[in-house]
Amino acid sequence: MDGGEMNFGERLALRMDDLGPVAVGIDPHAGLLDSWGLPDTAAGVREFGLRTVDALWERAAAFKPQSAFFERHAAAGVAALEDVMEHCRQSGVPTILDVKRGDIGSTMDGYADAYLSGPLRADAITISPYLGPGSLEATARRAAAGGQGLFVLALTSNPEGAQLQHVGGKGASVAGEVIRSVSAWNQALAPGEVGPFGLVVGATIGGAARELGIDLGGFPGIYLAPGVGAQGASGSDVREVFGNARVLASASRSILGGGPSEEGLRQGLARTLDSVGG
Ligand SMILES: O=C(O)c1cc(=O)[nH]c(=O)n1[C@@H]1O[C@H](COP(=O)(O)O)[C@@H](O)[C@H]1O
Repeated sequence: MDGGEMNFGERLALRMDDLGPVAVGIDPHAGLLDSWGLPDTAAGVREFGLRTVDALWERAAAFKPQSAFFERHAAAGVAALEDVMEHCRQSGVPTILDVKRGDIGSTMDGYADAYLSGPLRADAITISPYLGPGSLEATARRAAAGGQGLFVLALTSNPEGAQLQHVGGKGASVAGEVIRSVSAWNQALAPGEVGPFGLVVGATIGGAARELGIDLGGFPGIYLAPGVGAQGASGSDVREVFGNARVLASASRSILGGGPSEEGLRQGLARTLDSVGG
């Protein structure tokens, strides 16, 4: 299979093997803008994103811009995000746009227009399955047809996630149902070792998967694991939670806090790569 025929998961997996398994979150928090000497404006978040890409494109397996920090600057902030997405594309680094959308099927078509095509188009987006994984299937088909992917929230990194995601308990949890659905999409739409549909499972979840009777090793796709760094998870937590599964660790503040110097940002990414064994 040549590069043009590979699905999103296969392409990302190759990049992770090559560069190490770390996604750099582009999260221009107000506090980070301040420490970088940038204004808390649309121009500030644009500059923050462009500089992050310029500093880290050679070692990042993916960039994960957090839409919230751009949207808080309204229309001008969204225009800034368009520029950052274009800069990521020019750098050749795959993008996971973190928008965490999830709605009825007909509305999901609108979100797919917004984030899988047009100026904000990403290689993959984050998706919430709270309206039922079935409501996301048309979006999944569309992503696969465009060579793109989805990351569906399953066991999130925040402590409050357990209140809903663990409901049902061992062998029958909400999270387990999400994982079964996304596995089935991979098998049906892109059979093979690594499918285009991933799962978000926080590196902070400790023994939760085991306690819920979920075997994370059997998933035919890539895990996106936020929670590394600022939320307290380390590389050994990643190994403990995921074993030998294919996992893309994601960190934002712990890398971005090394800026604004390119050297500081690179050191932050290198430390994260070292800790997760990249
Ligand atoms: O989908 C995500 O990326 C995500 C899922 C999750 O379970 N937990 C989580 O923290 N995230 C996102 O990952 C980033 C974490 O940022 P840091 O804590 O600074 O590394 C934020 O943009 C969160 O919105």
